Amino acid sequence: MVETAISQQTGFGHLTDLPCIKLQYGSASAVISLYGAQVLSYQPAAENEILWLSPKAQWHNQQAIRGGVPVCWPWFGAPAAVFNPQHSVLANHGVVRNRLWQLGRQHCSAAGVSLTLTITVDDLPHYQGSATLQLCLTLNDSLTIALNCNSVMPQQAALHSYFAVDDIDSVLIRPLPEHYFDKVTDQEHRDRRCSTAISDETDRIYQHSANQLRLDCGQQQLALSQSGHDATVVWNPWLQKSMAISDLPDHSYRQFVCVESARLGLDSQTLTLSQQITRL
Ligand SMILES: O=P(O)(O)OC[C@H]1O[C@@H](O)[C@H](O)[C@@H](O)[C@@H]1O
Repeated sequence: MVETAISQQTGFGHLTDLPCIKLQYGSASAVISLYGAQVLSYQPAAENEILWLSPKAQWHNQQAIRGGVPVCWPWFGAPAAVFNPQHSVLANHGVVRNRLWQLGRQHCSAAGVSLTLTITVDDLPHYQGSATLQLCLTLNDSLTIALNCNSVMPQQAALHSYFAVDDIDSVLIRPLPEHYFDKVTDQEHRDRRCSTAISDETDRIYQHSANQLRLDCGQQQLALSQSGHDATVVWNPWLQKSMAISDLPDHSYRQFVCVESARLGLDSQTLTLSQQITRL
């Protein structure tokens, strides 16, 4: 019989006063912060961390936590015009990375341990009503992160996962579409190899990406299953950009890669988006 548990804990790593919940399923565990509904740790086995958290991450003063799996919603990156009718100064990646979420349903069974966090947002510049967002985390032989919103409105979202890697030189992500939009050069590009190794600043949007990806992180390989997405974003800031980002140590870009399951369409609709992480 597999042992399961859900417990509250204060603090994770150097973020000693952060309210968190820990899930356990046999020897697998996950930790999620109520601030941002951000998964900070996923260990399929003891001492085997899959995610990367910046040693300079902060959560006070409205700052989004750098690392783990940030939830970007209802816009991705800088807001498109539809999200910003007043032309205000709005935060990158939406409004829920730096708010406290509420604890919802918790369930433990032999099939898995699951937890739902919810947040209701009534101050969106582009939407008059209030919208409730749910994040459901399920831990068993994989970790599944599912984001859902039933309001019909323009809404983008991303599960912006930071994966720990042995060294950035050992990273390979495949399969990826041939065509991508490069945010570094602001141009469309084509790469017939259908995989990505990282050797410079990388900020790419791959539209119509597959449901199943494989991420080689060095010693470790992961299967990433995504659904509800219309794009996968691959991000690594490399040295210059890391030096400009206050909560990233200069050389930490070698230790992680972001592979983000994203829904970037601007049409008005409900949202269901998920990413499942499985160690191979
Ligand atoms: O610093 P932030 O707001 O967490 O964003 C980090 C990066 O997130 C990525 O998803 C974007 O594609 C990048 O353009 C961005 O720089």
